[in-house]
Amino acid sequence: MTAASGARATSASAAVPGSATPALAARDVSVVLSGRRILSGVDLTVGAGEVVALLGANGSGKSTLVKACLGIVPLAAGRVELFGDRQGDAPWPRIGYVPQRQAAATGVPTTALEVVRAGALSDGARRGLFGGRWRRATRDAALEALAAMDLAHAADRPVQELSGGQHQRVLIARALVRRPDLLVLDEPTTGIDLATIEAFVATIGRMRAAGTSVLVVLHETEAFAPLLDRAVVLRHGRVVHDGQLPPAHPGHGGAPGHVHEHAHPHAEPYRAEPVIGLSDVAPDAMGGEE
Ligand SMILES: Nc1ncnc2c1ncn2[C@@H]1O[C@H](COP(=O)(O)OP(=O)(O)OP(=O)(O)O)[C@@H](O)[C@H]1O
Repeated sequence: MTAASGARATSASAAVPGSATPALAARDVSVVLSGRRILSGVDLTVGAGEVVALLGANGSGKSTLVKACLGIVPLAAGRVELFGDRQGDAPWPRIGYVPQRQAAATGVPTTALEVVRAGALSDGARRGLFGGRWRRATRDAALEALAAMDLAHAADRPVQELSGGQHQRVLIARALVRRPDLLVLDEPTTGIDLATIEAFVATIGRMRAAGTSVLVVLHETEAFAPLLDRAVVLRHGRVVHDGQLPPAHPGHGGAPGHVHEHAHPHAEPYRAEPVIGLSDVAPDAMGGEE
């Protein structure tokens, strides 16, 4: 495989667009953290080969929903299936996850290549590679994934020395190198320069063409818009829209695809009809990185 082209296009287990089993199906999910209800009765589906954006104001519950889907935070109610399996039995090697803005450094001296390579270990084993072949394959795949994120030059640099945006790119590369069937990205482009975002979006496009399903949390949708099959909008922990990418609210000066929600102090009751109030300017997600 090439990390840039991603995805195990030839794998029998790859998601098949239009196949009946969604990559991710969350039903009636509620989450309570520290005694606070964060999510209420949320349904979320990512069909095989679909690219779905998860949108909403700061604090609307996007990251919590992603973590609930992946089993990182517990469900108070509801059910999540990944590739048709209950969450606890999910085939984790088929899933790549880029958490929201986390440092790639662990405190242990580690190079960028080592961090990315860690993401490839299970894939190498799954492909039946051992010994020298396994070491070469994981190293080559990790180098390709770093190159896809324009970081080949930093492969042997300690991650502690990298900038925040470079950390983010290392973590994206770590997710890509797994050749995931489901890629879950939580605001992946925050702090990354535009050229790298464009290369990243092109990579995601190739992965989708090869059958990868994608759930991506976004504040700024413009770069991803051509790839998006659907957008799901959260407000106060509930789904208020599930369908086509909503247009930017006119009159607020946002660029097309610049979607952001007001965090209203008083939650409106849930309605099945889209009740999105798209407005205002998202936090600057495009800040320079280095
Ligand atoms: N561990 C926790 N304990 C208590 N409350 C939490 C916890 N984690 C998140 N929250 C709260 O849950 C709400 C939703 O947070 P979440 O991070 O999911 O929102 P978000 O939509 O991803 O926001 P952002 O766009 O700012 O990342 C927030 O009010 C947050 O303070």
